[in-house]
Amino acid sequence: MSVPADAPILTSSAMRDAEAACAASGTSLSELMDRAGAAVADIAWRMAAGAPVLILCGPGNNGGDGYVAARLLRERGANVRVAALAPPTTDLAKAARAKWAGAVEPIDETLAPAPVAVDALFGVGLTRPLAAELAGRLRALAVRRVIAVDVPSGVDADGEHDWAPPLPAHVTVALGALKRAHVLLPAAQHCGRVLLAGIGIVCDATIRTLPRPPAPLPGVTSHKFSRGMMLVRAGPMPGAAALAAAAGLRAGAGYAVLSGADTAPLSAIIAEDGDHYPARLGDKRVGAVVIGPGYPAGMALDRDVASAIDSARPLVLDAAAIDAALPRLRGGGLTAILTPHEGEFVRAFPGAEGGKIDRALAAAAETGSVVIYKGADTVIAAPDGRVAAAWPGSPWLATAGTGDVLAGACGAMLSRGGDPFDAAVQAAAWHIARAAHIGPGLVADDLVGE
Ligand SMILES: NC(=O)C1=CN([C@@H]2O[C@H](COP(=O)(O)OP(=O)(O)OC[C@H]3O[C@@H](n4cnc5c(N)ncnc54)[C@H](O)[C@@H]3O)[C@@H](O)[C@H]2O)[C@@H](O)CC1
Ligand SMILES: Nc1ncnc2c1ncn2[C@@H]1O[C@H](COP(=O)(O)OP(=O)(O)O)[C@@H](O)[C@H]1O
Ligand SMILES: [K+]
Repeated sequence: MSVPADAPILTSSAMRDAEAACAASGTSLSELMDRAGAAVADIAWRMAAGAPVLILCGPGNNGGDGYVAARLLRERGANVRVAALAPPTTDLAKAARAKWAGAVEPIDETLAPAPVAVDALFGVGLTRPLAAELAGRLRALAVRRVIAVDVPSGVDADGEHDWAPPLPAHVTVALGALKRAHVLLPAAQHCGRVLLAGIGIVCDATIRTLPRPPAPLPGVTSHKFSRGMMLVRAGPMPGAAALAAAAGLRAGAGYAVLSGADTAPLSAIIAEDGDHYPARLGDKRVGAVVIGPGYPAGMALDRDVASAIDSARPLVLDAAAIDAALPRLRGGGLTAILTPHEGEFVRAFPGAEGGKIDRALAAAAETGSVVIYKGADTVIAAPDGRVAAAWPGSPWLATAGTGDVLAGACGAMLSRGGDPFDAAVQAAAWHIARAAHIGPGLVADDLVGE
């Protein structure tokens, strides 16, 4: 599973607006359909490598893309068949159907499979789940490889409904822009490898897939404090804070202080008595304070979070520290990255509604903070509306302590100064890249190893 980096993600309605704008500026919708069909034909040609291809067409423009692809594949000499659910209903799809000179088979129990199927049944126009009978018939079709046009048919492109597609795709050709279904669970796991076909639609989307920013390199004139000094406040479980501090150094901070812990996993970390915490917060060189890892809710946490807020340092707030800071965050004026997992998010933002992107945006707006809403389909949202969707991440991260490592990496990126959204994106990209590099057997400590 993969998605292109830094790619735009649009809702169905934004996609239609972009399509209309494209048409208004001189590129006809039929030209867009031709480009979409050509992109699909190209991928099907390469994936089939001479094997027969079955194209399944729906009644709308998604089906229209399928008819175009069928014609182009046949022109190239491919062994291609078309089966349709119903006759085309849109003008564009009717025109595309008319140019397909071959037979159109019905999608019924007699339909013979093919090694490669192109799923052009429904795209962004799906308004309800597929009928159970159709879904059953598609599931029974023995195809080895499925190429989905725009989205696997049956999923809600906007990711608001959990409708399952009967034909999970090996490759999905996203048209013009990615849709939310490509990056949010449960739909994303049915999209396989997502390829973006740039069909000429111009969109300057603020919601995008995770970019792959290079790890920040030290400049020739850098010194340990200019690279970022971070302060990690340990609670009753100092191991988690120690992981965060070590992650901070590995992610590029020049200096890491671990407050309230006797020992640290790296000798380079300054582990010191918790009594120095107020004085450390007064050190102007501290570029970020990380608090929350291994620190359960209670008066001590409330006090330490309040001091960190009073210090006006940029903050990374994890776990119970998010709840402790919420009233002050809502007041505005703070620079913070919040790193809730699902349970912490629901507890802190019970009123957030919609899909995961909408909920993350609501939390960011409510707190004026950057929110990294963690999980297999991590979403990073800024109060100004920017979003980076980090699907598919690395499933090797599904192990204890990796969230502490992410908090530490955020501290490192934030401590250098600059935009907290960029810092959060860099930290998430670093976290995923490191996990993917280590792979099988990963434990959180490995992320902060050599
Ligand atoms: N966005 C773009 O710029 C472009 C979009 N194109 C294609 O157009 C697609 C969207 O086309 P449409 O808006 O025509 O929509 P679709 O082709 O996705 O489906 C709409 C049709 O399906 C029917 N329908 C909806 N839910 C159903 C259900 N559960 N069971 C049975 N029938 C159902 C509707 O009544 C309608 O006839 C995109 O996904 C893409 O593939 C391309 O042609 C090229 C350009
Ligand atoms: N299946 C998965 N695929 C990708 N990333 C995952 C998966 N499961 C967890 N993660 C990531 O691992 C980290 C776990 O953080 P968290 O739940 O806070 O764990 P902990 O509290 O043990 O440190 C998060 O960054 C999350 O996005
Ligand atoms: K489709």
